[in-house]
Amino acid sequence: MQLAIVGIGKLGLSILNGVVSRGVVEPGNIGIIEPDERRAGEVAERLGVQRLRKRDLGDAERVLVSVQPRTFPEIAPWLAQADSGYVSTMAGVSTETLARRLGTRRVVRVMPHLGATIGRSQTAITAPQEARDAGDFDFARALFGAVGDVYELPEHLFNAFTGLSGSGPAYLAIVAEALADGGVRMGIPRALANELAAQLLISTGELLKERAHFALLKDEVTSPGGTTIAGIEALEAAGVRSGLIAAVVAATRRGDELGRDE
Ligand SMILES: NC(=O)C1=CN([C@@H]2O[C@H](COP(=O)(O)OP(=O)(O)OC[C@H]3O[C@@H](n4cnc5c(N)ncnc54)[C@H](O)[C@@H]3O)[C@@H](O)[C@H]2O)C=CC1
Ligand SMILES: O=C(O)[C@@H]1CCC=N1
Repeated sequence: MQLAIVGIGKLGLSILNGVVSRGVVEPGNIGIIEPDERRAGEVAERLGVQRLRKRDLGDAERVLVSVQPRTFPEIAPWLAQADSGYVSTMAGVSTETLARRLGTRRVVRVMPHLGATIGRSQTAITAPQEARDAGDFDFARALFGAVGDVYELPEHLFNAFTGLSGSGPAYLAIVAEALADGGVRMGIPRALANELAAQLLISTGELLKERAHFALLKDEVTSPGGTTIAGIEALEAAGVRSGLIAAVVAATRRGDELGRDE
């Protein structure tokens, strides 16, 4: 078996869906370990992947670990029996901690986001030399390359990447929800307001990629004495800009905390 995925939660399923739908690894070559019986059964049946028992993990060439960081110390002893390469999505958990708890330096640390479901994640990746020599790094790069863009990143920036990008869909969901609420507040029906807010994020993202600086787009939209500058004034008064900066800082620091491994 080419790949075992341990933890088919929100992210594990997102990656699995992306990998299977893009044909990166054949479903018959993928095994899953997930204690939620109903979820595991439904996923295995729908995608044609195998359900594994812990003792089957040794058959896997590579293991993707996508459990919560707090679960890792408890399951590391049986994960370590696999004698394979490991790829971890766990926020805050360093390659040093992975290597120590798994008893091998064949470890790759990645940080994707839920865009993996639709092949549009941005994923950070790093690994020690041993994982590169064993082909684990290239395997992980191909895996996440199939579900979006991959950025090789020095490990000291991983928690910042997590704070901006890994957590980012949640911030933008709040922005979209709040914009839609504003539309509803001013009389637009909910369904239309939601659709407008979601489409706005997509269109704006595409436009931003074409601008040398984000402020250029803001200036293009903002007419002298017009509507947009009135909206921007209200945004600045509410501290939205510093609020978003503070969100990335707080999430980065939380990543540092999650990574403290006694
Ligand atoms: N949700 C997200 O957008 C992102 C999450 N991450 C990271 O990915 C990891 C997973 O996150 P989520 O999928 O959101 O969490 P989740 O809580 O949805 O999924 C964790 C899964 O692990 C399973 N699990 C618990 N104990 C287990 C065990 N002993 N053996 C096997 N599976 C076990 C749970 O039943 C659950 O399905 C976390 O470490 C998180 O930091 C990273 C980037 C984005
Ligand atoms: O909230 C979390 O801790 C995880 C890591 C990035 C996104 N979700």
